[in-house]
Amino acid sequence: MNATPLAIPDVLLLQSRLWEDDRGFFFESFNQRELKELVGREVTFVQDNHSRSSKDVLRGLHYQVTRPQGKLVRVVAGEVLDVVVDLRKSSPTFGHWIGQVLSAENKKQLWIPEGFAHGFLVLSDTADFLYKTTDYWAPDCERCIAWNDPELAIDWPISSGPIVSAKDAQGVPFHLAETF
Ligand SMILES: Cc1cn([C@H]2C[C@H](O)[C@@H](COP(=O)(O)OP(=O)(O)O[C@H]3O[C@@H](C)C(=O)[C@@H](O)[C@H]3O)O2)c(=O)[nH]c1=O
Repeated sequence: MNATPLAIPDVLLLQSRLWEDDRGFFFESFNQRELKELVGREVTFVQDNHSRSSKDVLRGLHYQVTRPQGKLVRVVAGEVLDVVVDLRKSSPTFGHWIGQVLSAENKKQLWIPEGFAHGFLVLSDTADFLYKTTDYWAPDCERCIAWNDPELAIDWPISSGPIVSAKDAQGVPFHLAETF
């Protein structure tokens, strides 16, 4: 597995070695020993999630307080723009965001450490999004920052309003977000 540090260096873009033959392909989508090497510490996942969304659906920007989740995210059908926002107050990149296209085609994964808000916009007709988390879902700890917060100014590739959940439509401005 190759790791490319991004503009927020603790976020890693991961690409596994792909084996292709007459039957199709094979790759290791998760290898605990390799991830430990790349991240520089043991990472233990406790939950796997799978969501399916239609084109123009935007989920986010989500995070949990008290029980923050590190996430290993990927797409197995379709294409999304995946976005993370650094919520770590002591970080030189606090308040910065980065976006990466993840798709079934490019097979890229993102390692998103604890302390980030996360969201994605579906670019294809439909997208199946898979992710592992380092802590359990804790509804009382869930927080949402508005996807269109003007201070964050995330450059979502969309001309009209995306499809968001009622919960996400109530996302708070970045300046009111609880940080780490
Ligand atoms: C997140 C989550 C939701 N649920 C349930 C609650 C709810 O009725 C239904 C849909 O939940 P949501 O609308 O919160 O799902 P969704 O908007 O897809 O939430 C996810 O968004 C992405 C961007 C993330 O980063 C994730 O951590 C998570 O917050 O699924 C679980 O059972 N377990 C979970 O871990």
